[in-house]
Amino acid sequence: MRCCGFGATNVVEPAKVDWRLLRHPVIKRGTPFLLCVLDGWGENVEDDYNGIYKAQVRTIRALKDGAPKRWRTIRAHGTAVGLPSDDDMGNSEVGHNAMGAGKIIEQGAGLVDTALRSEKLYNDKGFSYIKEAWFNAPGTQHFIGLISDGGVHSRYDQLAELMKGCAQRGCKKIRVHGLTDGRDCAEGSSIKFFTELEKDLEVLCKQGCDARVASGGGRMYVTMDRYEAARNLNTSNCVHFEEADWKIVERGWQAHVLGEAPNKFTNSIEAIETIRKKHPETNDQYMPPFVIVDKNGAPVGPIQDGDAVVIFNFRADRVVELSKAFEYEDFKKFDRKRWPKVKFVGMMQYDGDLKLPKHYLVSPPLIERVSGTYLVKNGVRTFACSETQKFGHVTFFWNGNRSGKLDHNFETYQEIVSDNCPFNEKPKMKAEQIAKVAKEAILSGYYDYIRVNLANGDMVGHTGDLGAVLTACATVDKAVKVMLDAIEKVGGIYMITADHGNADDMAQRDKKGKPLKDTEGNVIPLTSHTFAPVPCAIGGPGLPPQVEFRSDLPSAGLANVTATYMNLLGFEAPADYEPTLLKW
Ligand SMILES: O=C(O)[C@H](O)COP(=O)(O)O
Ligand SMILES: [Mn+2]
Ligand SMILES: [Mn+2]
Repeated sequence: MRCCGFGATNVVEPAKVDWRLLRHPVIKRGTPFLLCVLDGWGENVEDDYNGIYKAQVRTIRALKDGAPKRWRTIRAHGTAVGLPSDDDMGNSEVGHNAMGAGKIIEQGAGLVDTALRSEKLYNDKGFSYIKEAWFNAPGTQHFIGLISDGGVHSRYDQLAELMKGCAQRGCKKIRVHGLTDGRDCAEGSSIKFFTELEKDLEVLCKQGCDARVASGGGRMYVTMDRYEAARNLNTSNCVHFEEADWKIVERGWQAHVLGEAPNKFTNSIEAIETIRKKHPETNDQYMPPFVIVDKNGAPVGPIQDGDAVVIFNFRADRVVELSKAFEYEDFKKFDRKRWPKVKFVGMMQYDGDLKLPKHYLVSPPLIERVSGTYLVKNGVRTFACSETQKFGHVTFFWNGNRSGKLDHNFETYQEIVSDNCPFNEKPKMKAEQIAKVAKEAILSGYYDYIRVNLANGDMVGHTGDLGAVLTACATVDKAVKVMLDAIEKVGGIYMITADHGNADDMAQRDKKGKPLKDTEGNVIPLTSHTFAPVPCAIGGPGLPPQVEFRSDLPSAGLANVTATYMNLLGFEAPADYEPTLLKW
């Protein structure tokens, strides 16, 4: 069976790997072990805008207060997770990659930086492929992606550099289809980024390249859907995604490709300002689609046969669906009306199993010998579960961007289908259901290793709604209690940690840390991740009493988690993994 997913995979393991793991000297193999990732759950200043602190999460708090030597924080951002610098906040992709792989891997953002800096990008096959389009009419070069400095899915400075590089190499016509962010950066910052974009395009125009914004919209409403919902995977050797909110992608197709949207303007600044004024209920994340038109009302940049198209996002999960719409002849998710024959290229290859897209500008990170492969090869029976929004996190990202199971005989993957609404409307999300199936898996006595992700802190955190975040965090706390009680019952071991911060700070702040206020005196919400380190707690009746955190790794990061949980599963970790956090 073919496996479908998102992100680049198809990693060929090195030929001669000794997959055998030595037994841990004091921790017994076969003790049921729970690893719970609290998505978007940082350890941050305890004030009124720390949603976790305000929610009074008693169970999780008790892990810290009750066993200080078995609780610590770890770094979850910047160079600790393979991002270019410590000015980069963490995110789910890089966090789960690090925890699954036990190593710090240079991630997409850095790989693109290097390829641009060295100009290797311009000498590779992907770039030659798009270049072929420029010298025959119409020959327009289109760029589609997220316009911000978030550094999670894309970075505007990379697009600016790339556009410059294209113009210098003979490109005469550029059209940008830009998505407003407000999720990996401040809400309302779209104006700033599009102003910068319009200025850069003007410079290109002066240099003889006709460069303009052609369409746009908010990332959560236009184009960037993610994770097609999966079915239960118990019986299949395949992470299988079936239903997504294709309406989001269809709106993008209509605006970017067909040049159709209810909102038409003559430039992007006018578009964003007018839409935000006319629809005060909207924001950068959910901005309706718009199209830029000329003085006759005709769209300035629909995508035509013979054009070249680059998606400039490096992260895969939210551009796989659009890539399918461009690349697949047989495509039934929505009516494309017109399917232009274009030279289509991703910033990276987003799915290595699907070879999607076929052409790309930069090779994706190579993530070899992940913990999951070692563990299944040593007979560890694994149960991985989350809800749709984070299901790929505990499977695909965890396994080094591999779409399928590592070993059908040793793994069960279960997805709980997420609600389809802004998550401040249903902040409990599916935490209770995840806890219930995890509890069953723990009590079953069948599984050695139960791995879950609770999405609430992150998904509700991104809405900027502090009230909803309180419910989200309290729900997570209850879910953790259900699972810890089950671990207690079976004499097991647990590790509770997180992938990056989010709910731990719900206010934008000045340099001194004081919350910023709008003109009406309301605190301006923070919708993005935070730079906070994340908690890591271990315990459970199965953990020998002398085991605790060592104190000689104060700046350890998420990649150190891997050797640690391999120990908790009763094994020594591979020698080249980042060191364990434990002493015994
Ligand atoms: O895609 C998203 O929702 C955000 O850009 C990042 O959130 P995540 O890294 O937690 O998925
Ligand atoms: Mn996350
Ligand atoms: Mn997030």
